[in-house]
Amino acid sequence: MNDIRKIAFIGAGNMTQSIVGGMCKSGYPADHVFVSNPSPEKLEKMKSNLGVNTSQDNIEVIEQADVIVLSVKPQLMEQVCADIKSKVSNLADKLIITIAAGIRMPKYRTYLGDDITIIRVMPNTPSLVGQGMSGLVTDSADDKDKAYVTDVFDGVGDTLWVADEDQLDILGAVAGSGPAYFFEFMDSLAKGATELGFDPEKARAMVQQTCLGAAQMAKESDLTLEDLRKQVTSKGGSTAKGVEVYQQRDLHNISADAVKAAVKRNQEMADLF
Ligand SMILES: NC(=O)C1=CN([C@@H]2O[C@H](COP(=O)(O)OP(=O)(O)OC[C@H]3O[C@@H](n4cnc5c(N)ncnc54)[C@H](O)[C@@H]3O)[C@@H](O)[C@H]2O)C=CC1
Ligand SMILES: O=C(O)[C@@H]1CCC=N1
Repeated sequence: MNDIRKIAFIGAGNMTQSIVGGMCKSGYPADHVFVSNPSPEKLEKMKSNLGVNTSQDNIEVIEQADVIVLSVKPQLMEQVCADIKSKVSNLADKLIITIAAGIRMPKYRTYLGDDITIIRVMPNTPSLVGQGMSGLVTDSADDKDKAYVTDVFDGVGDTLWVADEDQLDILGAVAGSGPAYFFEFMDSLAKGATELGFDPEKARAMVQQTCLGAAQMAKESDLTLEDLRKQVTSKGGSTAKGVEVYQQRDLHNISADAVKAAVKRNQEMADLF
């Protein structure tokens, strides 16, 4: 990547740690990364592990950066933006990225000014290991800003530009929340094995490699997911019996309902915050 800008993350929580950890691993210069958080513990960890610049003062990091990444909980966004707006005069000169779920771009204009350039990104925590999936949408960024943000998030995984914020809500409900669904599923598979007497550590090792292998295979294959499943499911064999249980309990509907519930919450958060 040749467009390296000074980038300030507001909030040093789980998602910032994943993105910044992944960025530094992928070669983004740590001296161009700034992170702020009210409490010092997470900052100290990031400073000593990654060498990034840190401060307990949001305004101090914003003043040093060309790009601001808003990475606080949606509930705190209005308050955090109000403070920034009252203290930073040249916000229109900086590129604003927000990773918060739900809150829509017009709302940020009421918080930060009509003239801001903003890109919404919906990342996920596997960004930490370079395997993130980030959705992006903008109503105001030019091609140069879009290319910069695409490069940053391509550095920590895959990126997907979507047409509008409704699409981003769906992407967030699948890719943003998805790691949680998979950890839940992996945990349940491992517990299925340990309940039958399998060693818990070995169960985890077997589950994680199976999921990784299946995902890698899906990624590299031209076959449909249904055909990949059929390849494993020998007629009259053991897999057929296992798959039958998922189908009887209607895994498809369970997952569809989970996605709908998460989308609904994204829409609620758009109204609330
Ligand atoms: N965790 C995830 O998997 C994903 C999270 N997101 C979004 O990322 C955002 C952050 O989420 P997490 O990192 O999970 O939350 P988190 O709670 O782990 O981190 C938020 C951080 O903001 C800090 N903070 C609180 N008040 C602040 C203030 N006034 N100024 C600066 N920092 C302040 C907190 O101390 C905390 O460290 C949320 O808006 C969420 O919707 C988006 C995609 C995935
Ligand atoms: O749970 C949340 O609201 C955020 C958005 C996607 C993942 N975590």
